[in-house]
Amino acid sequence: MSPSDRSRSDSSSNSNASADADADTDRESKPESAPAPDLAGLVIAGGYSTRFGDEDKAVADLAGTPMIRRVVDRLAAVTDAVVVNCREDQRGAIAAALEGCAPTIEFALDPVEDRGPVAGIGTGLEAVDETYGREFATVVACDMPFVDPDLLELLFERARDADADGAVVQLEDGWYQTTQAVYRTEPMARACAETLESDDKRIVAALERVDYVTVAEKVLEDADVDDATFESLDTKEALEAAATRLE
Ligand SMILES: Nc1nc2c(ncn2[C@@H]2O[C@H](COP(=O)(O)OP(=O)(O)OP(=O)(O)O)[C@@H](O)[C@H]2O)c(=O)[nH]1
Ligand SMILES: [Mg+2]
Repeated sequence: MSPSDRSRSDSSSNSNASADADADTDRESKPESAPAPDLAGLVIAGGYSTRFGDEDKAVADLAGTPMIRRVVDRLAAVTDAVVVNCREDQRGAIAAALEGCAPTIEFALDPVEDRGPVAGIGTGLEAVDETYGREFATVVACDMPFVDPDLLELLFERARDADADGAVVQLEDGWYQTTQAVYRTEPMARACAETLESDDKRIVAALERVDYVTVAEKVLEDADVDDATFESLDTKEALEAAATRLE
């Protein structure tokens, strides 16, 4: 599947929540560089990398560093608590790829494999809740090694300031970037479980079950977010092109 999901709604937001003054005060009292205490990271990696070929892209080497390690290293700028969602058979290789990473890492294995990214997000968010008890989680796909932590911070602030259950970027073409987003842990975990029981199993169907805010793609330019943040390396060709850039 594509990392983006087509929006079913043309509204820019379904949030009717107002800004949370207490959350603002709380944020201002903390040093800017400290990881957000209410934010965990969730890396989803349970897909089969079919476009990538015979290798698991999560642990594929990108200029000397496994792709998933690059993601976790970037998450370390915004959180000290990460959950990695994958299948049982991936766990050993991923754990090896992440050895010595700064955040605490917990694995959340798919109880049933191949149920799509909504299952991965749901399983991962349940683990975020149980293990870390954090109110929000930023979800990032394992094949997005250029994820910009500043964007994750911005999405977290937007969700929290609006007292919303999530914040996602709406791309210029209308698609929502659901695999590099921030969700409130409990309601989104519930939404994923409900979505899995319904006919429409896209991530955006889970999103529509919660009270989210959108951030327009053009805002990212003003906020100086890295252009490559949403780049998803789904093929060997894409990986090689990215590696050439990094040389
Ligand atoms: N847990 C879980 N995660 C999934 C599943 N399918 C996709 N994902 C994850 O969702 C993210 C976006 O999916 P894709 O980029 O399409 O990855 P993929 O499905 O492994 O790749 P393709 O087979 O080439 O489509 C990736 O981080 C995947 O690991 C799944 O069935 N279960
Ligand atoms: Mg992808």
